[in-house]
Amino acid sequence: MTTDAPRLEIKDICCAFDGRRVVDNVSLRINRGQVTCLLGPSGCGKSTTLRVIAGVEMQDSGEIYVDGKLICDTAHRVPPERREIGLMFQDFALFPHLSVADNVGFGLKTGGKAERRARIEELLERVDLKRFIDGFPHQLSGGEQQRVALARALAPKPKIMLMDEPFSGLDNRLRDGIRDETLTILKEQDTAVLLVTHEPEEAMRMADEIALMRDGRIVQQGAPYNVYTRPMDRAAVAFFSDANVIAAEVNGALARTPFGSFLAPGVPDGTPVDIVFRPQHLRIDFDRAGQGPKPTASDGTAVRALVERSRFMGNESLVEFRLDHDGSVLKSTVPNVFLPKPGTVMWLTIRRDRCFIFPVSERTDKGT
Ligand SMILES: Nc1ncnc2c1ncn2[C@@H]1O[C@H](COP(=O)(O)OP(=O)(O)OP(=O)(O)O)[C@@H](O)[C@H]1O
Repeated sequence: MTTDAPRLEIKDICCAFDGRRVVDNVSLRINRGQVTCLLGPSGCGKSTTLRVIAGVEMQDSGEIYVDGKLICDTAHRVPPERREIGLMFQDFALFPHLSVADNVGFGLKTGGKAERRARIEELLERVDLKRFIDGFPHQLSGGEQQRVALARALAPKPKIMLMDEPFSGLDNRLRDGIRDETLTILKEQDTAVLLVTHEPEEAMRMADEIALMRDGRIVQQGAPYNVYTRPMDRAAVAFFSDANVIAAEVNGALARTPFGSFLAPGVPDGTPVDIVFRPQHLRIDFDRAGQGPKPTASDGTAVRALVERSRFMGNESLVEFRLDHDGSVLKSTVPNVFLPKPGTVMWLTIRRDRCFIFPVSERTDKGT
């Protein structure tokens, strides 16, 4: 055992059901006080990874370490209740017949009665629910029940907290507050957290590190800013937001399009590429007597398009354009209210520094 070992480390975990591998060589390291989000579409193997770490599912191969100590491989297995791991799932189900105090104290196996009561009071105080200590779950709102569930999970002072979509049952207005509060408490306790979600906003809000999972594998990992701004492929862009895509082919390290040329250093001639960018990076200009803005190095050449439709989304507007030259549709988001009428002529440019260029192995590959 080493002192600088990560709090939780999993190495090359594989897990298959009926011969189908749903977790495929997954490795992760999470330090104390760090929150890692396992982010990916439904069915990609996130929950199974969590269940393996919790010990309720057995991996086919791979190892799990806590503080550098092996707790599970295929030969040796510490049972779930001795792993010092707390669990919080979407259906956090408090025991309806137990009081709030007894729910929180449920996992406290050590210490005398007074000591346990003190820990329960301390935790309920921390989640601001001490007044409900002798109440029952049905007397609490969904958000309050969730906070009791957090107190219950924290009661035995777990080294690691595994959370599977824990906030998805909550109403939108409650969710942000509870997420932030939960995060503060977990950080205070120095717990290593692995949070599973399929919502990019939740991962961006909570995570120190995001591990993007697809088809059982972690395909990209890093700080939220890095994963968002340096996505590894088109699907990774599309996972976080709408994505516009322009198809092109590379010639002389340039991908030529009606929007001008895009640098494609190191990409061989003849390679088909997708130029991918987010709607907020499509620039809109008004028509000036049949002309658009002049070409620039940073924004390329303007392309004529007609407004297809526009919608107000709350703090921004989404405008869809149909391009004159090929009839394809591009989306733009604009802050505040901007609702041009369908059929309005406008000119579009693309911010070069916000584009991603991905070689495409087959043009039929939609990538999302
Ligand atoms: N016990 C099991 N037996 C057979 N197949 C299973 C079992 N558990 C999970 N699977 C399958 O493994 C795949 C991955 O499931 P998992 O629940 O890990 O995905 P997920 O990414 O958490 O999805 P979601 O976000 O929808 O919960 C799915 O296709 C699922 O049907």
